[in-house]
Amino acid sequence: MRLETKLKIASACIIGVMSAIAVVPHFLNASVTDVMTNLRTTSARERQYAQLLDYLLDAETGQRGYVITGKNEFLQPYHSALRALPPLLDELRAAPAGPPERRALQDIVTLTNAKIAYSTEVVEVRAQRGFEPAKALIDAGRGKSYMDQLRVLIGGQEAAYAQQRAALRERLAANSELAALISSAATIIDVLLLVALAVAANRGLAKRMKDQQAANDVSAQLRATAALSERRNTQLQAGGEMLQALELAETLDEGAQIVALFFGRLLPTLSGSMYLYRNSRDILERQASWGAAHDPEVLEPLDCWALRKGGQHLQEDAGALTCRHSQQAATGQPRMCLPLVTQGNVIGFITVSGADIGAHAGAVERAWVLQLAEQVALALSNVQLRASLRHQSVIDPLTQLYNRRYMDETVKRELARAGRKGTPLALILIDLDHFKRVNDTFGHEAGDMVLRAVAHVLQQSVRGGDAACRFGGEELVVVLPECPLEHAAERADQLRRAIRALSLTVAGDALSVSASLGVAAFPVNGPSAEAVLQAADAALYAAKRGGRDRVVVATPLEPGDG
Ligand SMILES: Nc1nc2c(ncn2[C@@H]2O[C@H](COP(=O)(O)OP(=O)(O)OP(=O)(O)O)[C@@H](O)[C@H]2O)c(=O)[nH]1
Repeated sequence: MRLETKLKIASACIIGVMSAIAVVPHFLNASVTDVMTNLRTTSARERQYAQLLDYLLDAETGQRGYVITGKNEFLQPYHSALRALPPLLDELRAAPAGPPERRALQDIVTLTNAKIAYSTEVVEVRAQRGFEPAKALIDAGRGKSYMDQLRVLIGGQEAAYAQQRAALRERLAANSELAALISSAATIIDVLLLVALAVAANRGLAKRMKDQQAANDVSAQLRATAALSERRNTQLQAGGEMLQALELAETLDEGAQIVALFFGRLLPTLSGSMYLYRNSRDILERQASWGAAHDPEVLEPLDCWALRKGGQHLQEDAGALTCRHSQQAATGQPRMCLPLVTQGNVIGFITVSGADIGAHAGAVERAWVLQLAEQVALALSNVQLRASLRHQSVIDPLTQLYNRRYMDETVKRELARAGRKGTPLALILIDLDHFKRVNDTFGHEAGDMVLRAVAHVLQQSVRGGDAACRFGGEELVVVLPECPLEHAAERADQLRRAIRALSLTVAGDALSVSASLGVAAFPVNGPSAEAVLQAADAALYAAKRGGRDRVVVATPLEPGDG
């Protein structure tokens, strides 16, 4: 049964009982009034019978006093009684309680009349004939006989009314008891019903509050889930954008910038940094930071427990193992470090800190960071792979200078730009002197070593925008954008001197190296890459012919040449 139904039934019962309580006194009052009326009537009748007897006795007394004394004043109560008796008898006869009283009253009236007649006779005899005849009449006992019978009859009626009065009193007492009983019972029932009603209402209220609380909880959970789902969608979208951007990154530096940018959006409540191993793999460098991170710039692999364990490491409280780099950052908040692993190879790690990754509530956030770390590791490893492939495709493995293909592309590109901008572009062609002799004397490996040493000189000497390339064999080229012929000549001589200054030894034997250099420039030595290269090559040839270890600058074309 539903609570509302129970409450309605209980309320109806209470109203019923209350109504009964309200009606019962009415009936009880009517009954009591009836009893009281009866009592009053009964008492009045009793008094009337007593009065009747009193009048008869008064008449008897007056009559006797007169007989004895002969004095008229003794007859006063006698006459009063004789006057009062008829109306009293009429009253008594007017309302008999029933047939027995009616019959008794007939006898009483008859006897009273007989007694009055007898007394009148005695009084008359005394008045007319004197004391003795009157005394003889009294002694005959007729008057006494009447009185005795009247006493019995009147006493009987008085006793009957006394009995009736006692019965009425008992009824009155019984009615009162009944009223008290009903009232007590009704009160108890009412109290019980009220208690039941209160308990039911209380239970109902508690249940309703519980239901309401449960509904509130469900609603809050739904809201939280909806918010989480919305946030996840945004994060997944941003995560997708980040991976797309990482796909386009050409270098690890670019990749790191992308990670820093997107992690700030993907983990808005967390701060953190991304570290990657240096090529030497002895040190990790901070490549990206987001939020309010204060992580150190470089650290060693042993500074991070995640790197030591090869798995994620969570520092929630003071009892947890604390990474050394985390002690330096000292955020005082939960921190998680995750190695960036791709194909079983750890390329670095990510460290994040913030209240949101702590304890149970942070499980979802930690899972999300873990997922991001896995994706970032894979994407960065692709960036590394692409960068490495790209490096391999443009870098000469022996000298680590750009290769011929890169040089061709660079010269073509820079020449087009120089043509557009009206700026010069210089080329320095370098050929080692008597290199065959080095190979022949010290071996091919020594020749390689010399090539690497000279390449190193070039790498150290060129400016940011310049490109040092291996043209082929022992021939090297430096491409100098926006460099006029005269400056290139100066740079070439610096290079020559630096190469000459190399002190190399092979198996303890000193090895002197020199180079011949030819310098040409766009547009003074030709309108195209081929023309400028040819001019530089011709200048180099001239340097060789001129005795080597020298710089020859191509002669600028005269107007009309070429
Ligand atoms: N070790 C080594 N030798 C190379 C490499 N590429 C080219 N050579 C050698 O460089 C030498 C070039 O010799 P040549 O062209 O005769 O010129 P050169 O001996 O330097 O004489 P000049 O140029 O006239 O001063 C050859 O013996 C090539 O084998 C290389 O990658 N390593």
